[in-house]
Amino acid sequence: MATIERVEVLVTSPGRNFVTLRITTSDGVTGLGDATLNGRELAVASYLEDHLAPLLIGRDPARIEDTWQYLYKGAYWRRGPVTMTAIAAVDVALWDIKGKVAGLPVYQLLGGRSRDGVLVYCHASGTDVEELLDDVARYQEQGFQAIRAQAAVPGLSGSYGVRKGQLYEPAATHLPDEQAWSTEAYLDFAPGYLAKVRDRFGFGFHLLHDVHHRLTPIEAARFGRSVEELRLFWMEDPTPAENQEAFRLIRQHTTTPIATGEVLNSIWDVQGLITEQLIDYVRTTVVHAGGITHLRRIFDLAALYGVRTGSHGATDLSPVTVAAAVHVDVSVPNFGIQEHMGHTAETYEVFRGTPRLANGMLYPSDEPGLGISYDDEVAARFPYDAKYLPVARRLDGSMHDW
Ligand SMILES: O=C(O)C(=O)C[C@H](O)[C@H](O)CO
Repeated sequence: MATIERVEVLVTSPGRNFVTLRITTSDGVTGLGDATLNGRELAVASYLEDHLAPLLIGRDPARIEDTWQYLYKGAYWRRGPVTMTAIAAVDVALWDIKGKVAGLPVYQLLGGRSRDGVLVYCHASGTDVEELLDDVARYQEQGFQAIRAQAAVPGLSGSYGVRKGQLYEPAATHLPDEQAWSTEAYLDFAPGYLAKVRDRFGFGFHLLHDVHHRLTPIEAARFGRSVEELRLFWMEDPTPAENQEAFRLIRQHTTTPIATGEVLNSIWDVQGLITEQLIDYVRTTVVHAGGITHLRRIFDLAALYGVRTGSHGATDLSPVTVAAAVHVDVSVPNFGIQEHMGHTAETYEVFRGTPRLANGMLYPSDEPGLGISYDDEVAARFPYDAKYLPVARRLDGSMHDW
């Protein structure tokens, strides 16, 4: 029997920080897992290096489920982003190894394809409405069938979701950037620019919008109702998701579909949202929700209640997660959509073999395992560079949800 012989935590910053776990077996097979937790990267690196690596050496790499239970139940301290990201990295690396040993892509181990490719949505944004409309046109020309639209709210510094360079990258400063927020200004502005997107481009594509946890339940209900005739694919994170009950109130007032879950980490965090049918799309991801093993459990629960998948896929999710996500997405019966932002050229030099993108769809690799390799030499050129996500303050100076 092969055993786990080496466990390495690799930290690199090719345009942004990524933490990657590499497990090597006594047969020389390697597996990769993403362990990136934006703005708190080194906490997960330490969890892996100091607390999980010693437990993994000598274990059977084929026992994925048992290893998951061993790390989750064995910790005693349950759930939470650091724990669940660390367990996810181990889990995904073991799926990668299993695929390589079997000579099969991971999606074949998950039951094979349920669809040919995976519908993705991209991010259009603008510092004003004209720039946003130009961006939507640009993405349509590239073949995207689903587009998220965000414009900077006039008078507020640094609206979330608005790109500055080529890619949207919110973790851009060495200390958290202080941004301003006014719910009144947002609610007066956002429905109007979303209407302009529909006026200009019609209804022949999916339009999405992210509220980024900014509203109270009743404000979110008002927003959802005000955009009903625009037929959004979803309004994302209308309100902070820790309070699952809040979504009941939103639901009672609007038919605009609701997506949430990118900051949630376990099946327990989304249980009520799913079983009470308070959301339409669950946005938990491979990397932050315990890996392929646990995410499939969440998605299976969601399938029972007519909730579809819509996993997070921003730039802080490494190409290892993108690959793993596409293997899951292509196989589960209740797939909805996958977020896709892409990465910098430097990132793709470190992580090679990203899934193929064509006509707004991602296609998994047919290489054994995940189909991603890690170039140590290139990675060494990009040392860790501490960066934080911004914070939001209301106009009176008090903290708001970012
Ligand atoms: O992609 C999204 O929907 C986001 O909200 C992006 C997040 O702000 C980002 O991933 C935080 O790390």
